[in-house]
Amino acid sequence: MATELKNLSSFDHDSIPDGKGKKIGIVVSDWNKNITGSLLKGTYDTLVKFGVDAEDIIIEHVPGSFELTYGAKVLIENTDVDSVIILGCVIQGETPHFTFVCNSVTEGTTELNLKYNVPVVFGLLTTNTLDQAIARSGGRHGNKGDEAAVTALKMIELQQRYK
Ligand SMILES: Nc1c(NC[C@H](O)[C@H](O)[C@H](O)CO)[nH]c(=O)[nH]c1=O
Ligand SMILES: CC(=O)[C@@H](O)COP(=O)(O)O
Repeated sequence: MATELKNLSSFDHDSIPDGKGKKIGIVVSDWNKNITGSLLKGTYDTLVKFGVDAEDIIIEHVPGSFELTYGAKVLIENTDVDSVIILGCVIQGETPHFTFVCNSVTEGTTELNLKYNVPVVFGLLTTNTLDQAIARSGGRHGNKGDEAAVTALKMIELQQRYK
């Protein structure tokens, strides 16, 4: 796998735009809370590390990953966030439910990005095992939450360059 060859949290720090004055929404799923809590910490800490003020970060929890896109829509339509980051962890079970949840969040995130002029960042882990999720939420492959935070700052910079 591509991720096997890299750490999700290794960045060229000089290439990360300044987060000062940027307003970020984070919608996080409570399913697999031990994993999503680590994703949230990685996202929050990375945003603050690159200059986002704590008071400019809105955090909302939803029951499961299926609800992430609705949560993002609520923040986009009711706040002045510059970007929304969705965080969740979907782990394959015995049935095809995994596929339906993952596809819904993927397609819903794309739909939000195309409908609104607010970058929505896809911070969803879709793993076969708990171990793979642990490895990507602060483990041996870094933290997808860190990656999502950096992505949000880069997409805001792109969006604002063309305003
Ligand atoms: N199995 C996982 C779920 N399932 C719950 C759905 O996301 C949703 O909340 C439910 O179908 C009600 O609408 N959610 C995850 O985030 N991760 C899973 O592994
Ligand atoms: C992704 C899911 O919804 C999954 O964890 C549920 O497990 P199962 O497919 O065994 O019902």
